[in-house]
Amino acid sequence: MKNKKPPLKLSLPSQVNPITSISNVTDDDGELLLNQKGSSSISEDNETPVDFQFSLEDLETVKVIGKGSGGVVQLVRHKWSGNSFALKVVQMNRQREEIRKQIVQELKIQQAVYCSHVVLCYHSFHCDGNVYLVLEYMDRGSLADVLRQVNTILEPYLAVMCKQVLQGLVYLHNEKNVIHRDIKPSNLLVNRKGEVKITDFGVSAALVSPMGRRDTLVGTYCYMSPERINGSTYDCSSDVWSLGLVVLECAIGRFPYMQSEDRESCPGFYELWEAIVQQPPPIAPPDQFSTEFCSFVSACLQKCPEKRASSLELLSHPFIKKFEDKDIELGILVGSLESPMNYPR
Ligand SMILES: Nc1ncnc2c1ncn2[C@@H]1O[C@H](COP(=O)(O)OP(=O)(O)OP(=O)(O)O)[C@@H](O)[C@H]1O
Repeated sequence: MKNKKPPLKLSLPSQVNPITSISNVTDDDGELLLNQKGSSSISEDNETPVDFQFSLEDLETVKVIGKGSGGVVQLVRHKWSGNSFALKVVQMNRQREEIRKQIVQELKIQQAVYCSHVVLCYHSFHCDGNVYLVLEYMDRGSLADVLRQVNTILEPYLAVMCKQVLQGLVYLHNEKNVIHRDIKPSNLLVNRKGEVKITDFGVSAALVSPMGRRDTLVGTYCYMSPERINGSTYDCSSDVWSLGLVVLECAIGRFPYMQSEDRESCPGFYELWEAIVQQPPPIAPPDQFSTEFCSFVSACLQKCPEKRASSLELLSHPFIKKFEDKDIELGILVGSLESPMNYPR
């Protein structure tokens, strides 16, 4: 796994309408993260900060491709190179302090990350009260978009998909000491090459030590582990629980804690809390799925975090190994689907 972020190779003309006034955003430690001219990417190995020097004027909007709780995501084209990017726009001036902190956290983590299974953040800047993130464009949207079209995903494809997500998680957990905290279908992006990448570090947290634990309740509660939804301390194994729920959802065609196949309606908080904390964890029905798959799901969906397998252990789980030399082309499945831009959400 590579761990150096490649420079964005763009041949740029001199800046059009350069932005001159600086408006800094700092995190809790007072560290400068970005300004209106562009951000400085400060890598952990103290490489020279890279200032890409391109601004909003260099990008033209092609289409809005998604909306999240924090803002809008657009497909944009870089005017001078023709490269496509996903531009995530977050309105800062309307945000509460707590959201602003999340955004700053997202920027800080994304720019220190380079892994082929994590969506690359090339650049970020602050302009007219908005924060802009220039992200690697994933042309088949999210796993949530895929599920809207196929409803269920067969085991061989799931194994290939899971392996890539686990590689991203191993990188975040073991190399970056980061808990993602919001693993869910809409945060796993896919492209036509069949690559799957983790995105959206809006609620991620950099841990102080590899054994560090968090005790805040943030993130989408549907995929939260029992210890998180209970407000207890949690660690990287909490992402493994979320992955287990996502994988099971892909296999059975519905969110595991709901009987209905309507993915748009999330159960209420207390109903879900009761199910996650008080009930036994969901399992893959053994009469419908392989022993390896059922075992993989159970290794993730252990209510006791200590009993859950780690992302690294899961990479060599028999379910992942079973399809490794079978040449399963996720790109064929994903490439056969409608582009999410043509498919109603
Ligand atoms: N880099 C990207 N490439 C292609 N599509 C993207 C990219 N980033 C986001 N999207 C699309 O935009 C949608 C919205 O993304 P965003 O991260 O803003 O919110 P979300 O994760 O769906 O929801 P929430 O913000 O509530 O957690 C995604 O579901 C995905 O379909």
